[in-house]
Amino acid sequence: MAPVNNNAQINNNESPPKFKVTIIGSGNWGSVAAKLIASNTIKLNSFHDEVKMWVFEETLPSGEKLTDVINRTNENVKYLPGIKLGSNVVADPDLENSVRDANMLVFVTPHQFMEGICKRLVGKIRNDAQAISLIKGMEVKKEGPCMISTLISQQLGVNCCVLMGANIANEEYRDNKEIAEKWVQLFSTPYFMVSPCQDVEGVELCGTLKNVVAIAAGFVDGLDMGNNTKAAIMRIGLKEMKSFSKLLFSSVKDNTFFESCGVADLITTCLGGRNRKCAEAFAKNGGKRSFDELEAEMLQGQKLQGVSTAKEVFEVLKYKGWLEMFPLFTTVHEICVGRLPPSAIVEYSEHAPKFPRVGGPTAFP
Ligand SMILES: NC(=O)c1ccc[n+]([C@@H]2O[C@H](COP(=O)([O-])OP(=O)(O)OC[C@H]3O[C@@H](n4cnc5c(N)ncnc54)[C@H](O)[C@@H]3O)[C@@H](O)[C@H]2O)c1
Ligand SMILES: O=P(O)(O)OC[C@H](O)CO
Repeated sequence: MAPVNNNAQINNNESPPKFKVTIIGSGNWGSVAAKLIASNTIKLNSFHDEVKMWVFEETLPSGEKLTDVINRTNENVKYLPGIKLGSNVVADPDLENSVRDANMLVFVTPHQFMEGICKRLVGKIRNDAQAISLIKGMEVKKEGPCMISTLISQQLGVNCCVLMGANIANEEYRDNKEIAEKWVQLFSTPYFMVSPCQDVEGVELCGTLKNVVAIAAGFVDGLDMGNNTKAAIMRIGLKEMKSFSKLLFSSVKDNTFFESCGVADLITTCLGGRNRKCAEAFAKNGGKRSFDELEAEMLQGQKLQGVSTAKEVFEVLKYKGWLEMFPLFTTVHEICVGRLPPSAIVEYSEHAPKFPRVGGPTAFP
């Protein structure tokens, strides 16, 4: 046995600083993330037990504030009813206050709100903060598309990783091994597998673009076109996802599309997601009820990402002169804004002769 060194023992007793986590967002996925993380911080010594969760405050039909109800019942009764989050989750309606002490920031809001949230957080976060984004989406700026993780890094001056995947087998992507391990520790549970990888752009684009394909799959369902057609749409969608991602970032790896964040998330979303569900209703109504109306009625406050992403992708395609290379992405947007009927999803040549038919030859590589 090695001799005991008392000095070393004294130093070892000084506990290293603990990581403190704040979750920015408290919707459906934000609440699941809070539950996963809180179950780990309470077990792992290197994290403070308490997990703050920023809540975009709203008043419930009962007249109570959502934050008060979450803190009283330990349940997000609006966005994840029936599930206890863990008594160490503390809801906070004050964005700036919620991040003040945290050095691990988990961003999980609908993507359209992130620009405003980042603006509010400039100068408000700790110098040693690290971030991770669970957000599927992008912003389109004059200078080109900007992924949400890039927006966070640029606006807040932090390193930002991303975590995307099909709900039960997620993967985490980043380039710093040590930080990667910390995030993996924070999210991993026996029922939620997380593994690190380095293709940040590929992973984030998979999560973003599959929402557009899910809208197309929903149209097919709403038109009762059957599984063969839906599979064909998903295949073309996956090809467009890959081509678009690689044209934007030459570093994107083919393998990423076979990971959980790629084909698995695409399948999950096209079979059971909210984008699919609302697009099905849109097609069943012949495009006569808007997505905004259907979202409000069917999702009760939860938000669709696919319709706005289709618009953002369309803007990029138009700007770059790539519209004809991406018939599926283009047609999804044209249908969403009412320029084409839902049936156009399988009738490109009839409505827009320049586009190849589904299943026919495609222009992309
Ligand atoms: N739900 C899932 O299964 C899932 C899975 C993986 C990733 N994601 C991604 O996670 C992100 C968040 O989705 P979600 O499912 O947690 O949210 P959600 O759609 O369930 O809920 C919407 C959230 O937006 C908030 N909100 C409404 N108006 C706002 C405003 N003006 N500013 C800020 N917040 C506002 C609401 O309070 C609510 O918390 C999305 O990018 C989504 O694609 C979702
Ligand atoms: O319900 P959706 O369509 O927003 O998809 C949810 C997730 O992104 C699936 O991983």
